[in-house]
Amino acid sequence: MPARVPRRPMEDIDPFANAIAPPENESLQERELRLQKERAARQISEAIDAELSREQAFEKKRPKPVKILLLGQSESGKSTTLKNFQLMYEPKAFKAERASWRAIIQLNIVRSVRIILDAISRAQNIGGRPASARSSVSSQDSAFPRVDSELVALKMRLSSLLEVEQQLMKRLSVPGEVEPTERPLASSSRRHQPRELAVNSTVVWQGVFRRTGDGNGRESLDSDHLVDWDDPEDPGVKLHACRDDLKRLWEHPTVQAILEKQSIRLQESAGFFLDSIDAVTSLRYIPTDDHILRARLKTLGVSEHRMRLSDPTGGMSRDFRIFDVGGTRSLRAAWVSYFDDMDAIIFLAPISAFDQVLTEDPTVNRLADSYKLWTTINSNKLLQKTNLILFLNKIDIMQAKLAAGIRLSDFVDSYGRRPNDFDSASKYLKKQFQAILKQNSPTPRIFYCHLTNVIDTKSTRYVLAGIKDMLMRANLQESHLIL
Ligand SMILES: Nc1nc2c(ncn2[C@@H]2O[C@H](COP(=O)(O)OP(=O)(O)OP(=O)(O)O)[C@@H](O)[C@H]2O)c(=O)[nH]1
Ligand SMILES: [Mg+2]
Repeated sequence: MPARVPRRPMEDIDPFANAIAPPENESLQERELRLQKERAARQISEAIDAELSREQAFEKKRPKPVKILLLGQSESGKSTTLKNFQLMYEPKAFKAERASWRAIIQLNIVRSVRIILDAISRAQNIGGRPASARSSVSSQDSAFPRVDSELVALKMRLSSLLEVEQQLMKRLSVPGEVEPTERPLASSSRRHQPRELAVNSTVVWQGVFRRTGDGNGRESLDSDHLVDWDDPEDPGVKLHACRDDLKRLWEHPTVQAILEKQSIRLQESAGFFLDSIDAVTSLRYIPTDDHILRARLKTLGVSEHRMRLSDPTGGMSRDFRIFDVGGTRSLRAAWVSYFDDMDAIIFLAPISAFDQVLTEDPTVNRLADSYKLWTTINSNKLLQKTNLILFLNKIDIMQAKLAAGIRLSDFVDSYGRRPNDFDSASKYLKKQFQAILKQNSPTPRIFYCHLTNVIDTKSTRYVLAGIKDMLMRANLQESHLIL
């Protein structure tokens, strides 16, 4: 009869010891077998531990990823700059997102239509009042453009497009991902701004329109296969049916007069596609790179994008992490938690906004807000060693505004009697931002500044490649890989 191994008394009181204790009445032979198995398991576990320590040591030796944070007020062009990075360094992923951007562009177009229809309604209200009542509202109302029956009929027909807006908003607004509350449109500047779609993370909303797989277990990258053309809820069909009315509305002289009278400059606003109605409303429309860069989708949270970029000689490559944040005032508190570990901040100041106010606070001029934000970033101690790169952005709109006679000195007193041309204005603004850096930086630092139009891929490509090379070189030096 095989000998029995006695149990230790601890096992009766400690549940864990109990669970791993040898079976009761274990024979010597069974015991030997169990110990052999335990030795083998221990060897495997030790091998795993050794592999983990080797990997950790390797990770420590590897250069740290290069981290870039995009900052600036809402609509300054942060997400558009990120799109340029993606277009340059992750073209395949960028292409795969076309179906999702198609829906955003459709939404952008319908939003512009809504702004026009609202403006016509206001014109109708004023026009419908007796002359005496009108003069009490504004002395200029007598010259208010008259809305004729053709325009009324056009407005009626296009009102049906607002359903498309609802439908798209509902579909793209993933629960928990959208702005929680819609504030009342109290101020005059918000009066012309219907609710904007905003998202927290790019991953979720893009999934809504992505058509996955081609039956072979991989995603097709052929643009035409990215969209589900048989989707009964696809707004493309309705937009296509309305294309002539859309064109008539946008080209209508009375509409142009109404917009001018109400100081609504749609061409300069985010997500403007009314000059591309034929393309956007065509059946089987797939957005071009240019359209994707012009599409407007407000960012709510912070999103991190990883990409691997190679150095100019093609030899080395580095991991890059780019962080895109929401720029609306209420979202800025979240920025600071990303400050301690950044290699560079690209700060975007949309200089064309010198005659505009913040959507979230119409008492604040947008240029003044950019100055203030830039001052805060410059003086922050956590960012002492971070490269600060300034983009004086939206120069295309700035050029158009100055050429149209909008005077910088009417909004920036200190500009005085300087010429109202782009060259003088941009040089002046650049100096202002440089002076802020000099006055507020805790330690002297280089002033990196670019005049940008980030919806122009060609010029932006050049600027971003320069930034990438500079940061990569700094990263290599820090890692002692070059001297
Ligand atoms: N014309 C012109 N449009 C631009 C430029 N840069 C950005 N835009 C447009 O301006 C709009 C706003 O840009 P976004 O990149 O979404 O702005 P953002 O800074 O990410 O804004 P938030 O997410 O609200 O913080 C988009 O429709 C862009 O296409 C530019 O240089 N010129
Ligand atoms: Mg954004």
